Amino acid sequence: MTKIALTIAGSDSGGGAGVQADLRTFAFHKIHGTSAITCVTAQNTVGVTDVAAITPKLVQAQLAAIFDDMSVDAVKTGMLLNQEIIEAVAKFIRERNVHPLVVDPVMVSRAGVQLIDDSAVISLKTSLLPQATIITPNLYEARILSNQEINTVEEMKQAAVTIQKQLGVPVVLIKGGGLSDRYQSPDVWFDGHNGEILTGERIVTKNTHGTGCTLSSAIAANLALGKDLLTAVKEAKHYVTVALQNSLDIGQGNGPVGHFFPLLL
Ligand SMILES: Nc1ncnc2c1ncn2[C@@H]1O[C@H](COP(=O)(O)OP(=O)(O)OP(=O)(O)O)[C@@H](O)[C@H]1O
Ligand SMILES: Cc1ncc(COP(=O)(O)O)c(N)n1
Repeated sequence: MTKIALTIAGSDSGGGAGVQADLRTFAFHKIHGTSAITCVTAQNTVGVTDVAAITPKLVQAQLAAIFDDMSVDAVKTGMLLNQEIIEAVAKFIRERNVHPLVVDPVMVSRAGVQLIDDSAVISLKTSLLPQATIITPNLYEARILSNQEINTVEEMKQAAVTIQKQLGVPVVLIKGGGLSDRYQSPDVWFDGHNGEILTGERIVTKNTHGTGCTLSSAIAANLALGKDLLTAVKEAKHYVTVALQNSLDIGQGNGPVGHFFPLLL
């Protein structure tokens, strides 16, 4: 049976992150990808120059069109832009009991660019994150969610515990791509009982655009395939590492990771 995954996220005109990265990741995992687009960004490898929201009504209509017709095996959320869209998505997820749900709480890109409105952070915390199966903040987002400084793996561990307990999310995975470690890119897992450091070789490349989107959509893809959560995360991290090894030197800034390495036909 063909498995189906859904991304609820923004469009990246440059094709490196957002819905474009998510659909490629689903396809790599041999999963049919569906999408509910929340906003359109004018973006390239250098940055975001403009953004426009899709109306919450149209976001909900996309979700209804998908769920009224298909059986969705796993869902991820990415850039949700504003409070109204977050509330509309959270309401749909609550009413339809949507799961498993991977929430990438996209607020700030690794380059430090703010990707959602200030008022949206509160809605994200109170309406959406508590419904997630797992959340995957980067270092900036984990700082905002835990209200603490994070510069080391030890501080990542403390922040993961704080976020898990305060928000009541089953599992928190803090991504360490933004750490200043030359050899490793560790992510920290905390599930309320066990903490784990997921180690990974650091790939030296400037072409890291889309790593966060790719990780969360690969986790959703692995969940759709029926893998348990920790296995889904470990395999997704490995996928991102190999995609970074095969990243594309496109554009003048940070190019995208390579989602389709070696494509054997
Ligand atoms: N240079 C790297 N080498 C190896 N793994 C990396 C590297 N950079 C990021 N990662 C991994 O990529 C995943 C995404 O982490 P990252 O911290 O980059 O998220 P993000 O900030 O949301 O991503 P983005 O750069 O797309 O905004 C994590 O598993 C992280 O460990
Ligand atoms: C439309 C959109 N969604 C998400 C991100 C963050 O991307 P990432 O954290 O993977 O670089 C982005 N730059 N653009």
